[in-house]
Amino acid sequence: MLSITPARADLPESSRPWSVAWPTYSPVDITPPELQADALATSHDAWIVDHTADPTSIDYAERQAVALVSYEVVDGRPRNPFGRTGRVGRDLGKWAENAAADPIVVADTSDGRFVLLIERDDCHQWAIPGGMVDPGETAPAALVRELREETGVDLADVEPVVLARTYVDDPRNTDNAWVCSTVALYRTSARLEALAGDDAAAARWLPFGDLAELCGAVHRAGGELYSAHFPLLMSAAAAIAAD
Ligand SMILES: O=P(O)(O)OC[C@H]1O[C@@H](O)[C@H](O)[C@@H]1O
Repeated sequence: MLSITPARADLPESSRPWSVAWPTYSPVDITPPELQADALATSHDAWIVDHTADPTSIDYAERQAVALVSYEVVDGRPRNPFGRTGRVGRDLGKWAENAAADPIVVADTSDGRFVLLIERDDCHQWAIPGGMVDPGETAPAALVRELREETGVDLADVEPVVLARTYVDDPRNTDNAWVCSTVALYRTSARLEALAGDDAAAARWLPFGDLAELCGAVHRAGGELYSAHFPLLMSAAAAIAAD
């Protein structure tokens, strides 16, 4: 379950890099009950890829070879490529990189420019209708599938522009498990009918003249934007402005 701000140890920005020695660093373990060792042994949840609570029991070479953002493994533990997080343990399906796909769909209509967002059903913040790439699935396939599952919008025949393959500052990230995403921009000329599904509580087209307008619209609707997606939406706005 994704809470908005999971606990974490105090983390001065200067102590974030792994290269900075910090002998007293004591990160908070955010592993939820369903990912504790005893639960993993009997769990059949499809999103749980690694059925081990021990990050040192995995050979990461194959994962490192296909990682979206490269990372090191030190003493058998994968290290978050963006440094310390103040958190350890795992609240994601895999140790090390968890590859996601984030389709940003922007409609230019006579009423203005809109972006298609969903309300996540765990933290109830408004987010890009993205999700994790399934085992054996490609990122392009995951972009289409997640969009279809969460909004009912099918853009399988539209070629998106890949904006980034990047780290996502997801609140579930820890020192040893984190999210990176393939972020792609789809442009349409109409607000296609959107129907929330899967882990989306709602799906809605919101004004996207710029990020400030989008934040204002979300706040007026009594909601909050999923902050990890700010940089992703900003890259979409920049790509559109440069077009
Ligand atoms: O929606 P789930 O599958 O929980 O997690 C994937 C999403 O969480 C974010 O970090 C990613 O950018 C993606 O949108």
